[in-house]
Formats: sequence, C-alpha cells, structure tokens
Amino acid sequence: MTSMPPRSPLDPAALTLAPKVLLHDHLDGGLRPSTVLELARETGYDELPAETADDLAVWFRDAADSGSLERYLETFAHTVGVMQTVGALERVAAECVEDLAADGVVYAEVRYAPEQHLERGLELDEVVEAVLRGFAQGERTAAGSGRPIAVRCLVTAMRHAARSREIAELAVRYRDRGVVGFDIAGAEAGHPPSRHLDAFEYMRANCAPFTIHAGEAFGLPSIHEAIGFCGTDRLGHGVRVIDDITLPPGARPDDDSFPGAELGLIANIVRDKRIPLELCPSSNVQTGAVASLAQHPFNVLARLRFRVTVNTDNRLMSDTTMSKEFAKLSDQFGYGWTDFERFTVNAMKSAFIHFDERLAFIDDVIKPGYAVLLQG
Ligand SMILES: O=c1[nH]cnc2c1ncn2[C@@H]1O[C@H](CO)[C@@H](O)[C@H]1O
Ligand SMILES: [Zn+2]
Repeated sequence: MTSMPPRSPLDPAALTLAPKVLLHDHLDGGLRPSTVLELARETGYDELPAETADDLAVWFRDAADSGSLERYLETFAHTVGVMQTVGALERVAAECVEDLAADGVVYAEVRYAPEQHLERGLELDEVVEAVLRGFAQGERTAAGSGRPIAVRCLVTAMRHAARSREIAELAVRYRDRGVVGFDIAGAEAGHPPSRHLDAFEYMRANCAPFTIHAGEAFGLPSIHEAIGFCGTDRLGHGVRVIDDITLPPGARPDDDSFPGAELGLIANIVRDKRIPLELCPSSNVQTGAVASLAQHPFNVLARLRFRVTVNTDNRLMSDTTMSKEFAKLSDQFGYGWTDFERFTVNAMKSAFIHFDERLAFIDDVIKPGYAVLLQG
C-alpha cells in the first residue's frame, strides 16, 4: 500500500476537515449577509447601508477595516438592529452553529450581549432562552448532516454600560442550561475592567468562570487589571502582552525561536498561570491592535509557549472563518498540522466545560482528526 503525501494546511479542503475549537466568536458578529437582509425586511429595520447580500458583505468588511476599535464596533448597530425578536435570535443562533460545523469546528463558545437585544420589549431571560434554543436546533441540524458540534454560550456585558452585575447573575442562573461563562466587551479605552469588579466578584463567589476583552485597544494596564484585580480566567485578545516582552536585537516576528527574550511582570504572570490568550488575527489587524498580520505577535507568543488560541472574533466583519484564520497563519508563519493541533488542544484545555468533557474532545476527536491529516 502506498501512503499519500500529507495534506498541507494550505489546502482548503483539508483545513475544513481539521477539527477546530473556537473560544472567541460573537453571535452578532457572525450573521450571514443574506440573513441580515431578510431579517431587516421581516422586522422592518430600514437602516441597512446596502441592498444586496454581496454589497452588504463588502460594506461590513470595509467599514470594520478602520484601524479603530470604536469605528469597528459601530458596524454592530446593523446586526444588533435585526436581532430584536425571538424568531430572529433563534434563527441567527441556529445558523451560527450550522456555519461553524460546516467549517469543521467541533466545539465553540459563542458570546453576545443580552442587554443589546431588549429594544423591542424582550426580557433578558427571553433573549438567553431564544439563543439557547437556536443553538440546540443548530446542533441537531449539524449532527443530522454528519458534522457533530457542541456550542455553548458566554453572556457578555457591555463595558460602557452599567448592567454587568445583572448579566453575571444571568450567567450563573443559566449555568446548567448551556451558558458556561461571562465576558465584558465594547470600547476598551476609558472603560477599565475594574469598573465591573462587583460582577467579577459575583462570578468568583459562585465559582463561575469568565473572560475579559483586554489588551486589544488598550495596553498593559488593562491586562494587569483583568488579571490582578478581576481574576480573569482567560484574556479576550490580550495581544498587547507583547508590550511587556523585550526581544533580542534583530528578532523578527516570524523567527522560529526567541532565545534571550525578556519577560516583564505581566507577561510572566500570563505565561506562568497559563492564562489562555484568545487571539483573533484578522480582527486585530482591522481594529489596529496590530499593524499587519506580519507584525502580529501570535508567533512570538506561540514560540515563547504562551497558551495561544486561534479565534475568529467576528466572521461577518472580518469576512473570515476558522479555516481562513488557520490558512493566514500558516501562510504567514509556516505552521503545519502539529502546530494547529497544539493550538486546538490549547483551546480545548481552556474551554469553560468540565475536565472530563475537554479530555473526551482531545482524545476522541482532536487527536484522531489530526493524526489522519498528518498521515495524508
Ligand atoms: O473585538 C472586540 N472588542 C471589543 N468588543 C467587541 C469586539 N467584537 C465585538 N465586540 C462587541 O461585543 C458585543 C457583543 O457581542 C458586540 O455588539 C460588539 O459591540
Ligand atoms: Zn471579541
């Protein structure tokens, strides 16, 4: 029997086959353009900036490509705008699961801010229940088409608002029904995580996990607060941890190793405590968190053995999928399947589900999946 040459991670079909784990994906950042249009028509939302699905896709990508997190976030007015009814929320959630499954994602934690979906009279609990029903429906459809996936939910509080404690309570209330954690998001500068300390204290008191968007548009002080004051379990982005690392003279971001790199207090604590970094390469370039993919600290952090994970953030705004993020990283930094297996195992280890469940994914799905790809 002759063995086939191993398939390259730059082969799109192989990338789709690779089992992937996604920890950082916004429900309201991942709608299909056609669904945005249809829901706008159905719900009477008349502020869309384009009239066809193709034009809308281009509009979201270009408008989000601003180099500023604040302007990037303005685009969400149109997705949140059409997600104000039970039917819309169920549909968007179900399609999200189907799209992730079709891309070979086997486990995902998808987040959104329930407080942004109350404009037409829904209560917080109704919003959460509609999304959970949509996820369950999507899981059934995906399993039926031979693409099993498990999707759990994180509820997000908006950092400029004042409802974080209430949203943390919501997370704990639904902890046994599919909500596995809590998050804060939104404009970072001027809204430090410590403003939401009571929400994080509530989560800790209830032994419930959370992540914090930190170190994206603002630097080390934000990461310091997220870890030192708030006690976060993971960092949403966290890319600016690179500001606390001094590389040897002449080092380039795509080097293989960084002997002599010096880590400061914050970088050391992130690495020592194995705090997962939910890195989102395309999004980080669009919001200006990094200047270009070539300049992205992903590779430096990976080679220095931080717990790096690959994420999409907002598939609509970044016109991306997990497979596309893998392809871009492979192209830029030369990663192969063993690298992607490591990043995927990193993500699974960092998921907010029980240890035995994480282990089952690693042993029964991830390792066998990459073994097939490595053998060709
Ligand atoms: O990368 C990000 N940084 C900060 N906030 C974000 C990012 N992506 C999305 N959101 C914000 O999170 C809300 C709930 O999903 C979105 O409506 C958006 O305002
Ligand atoms: Zn995000």
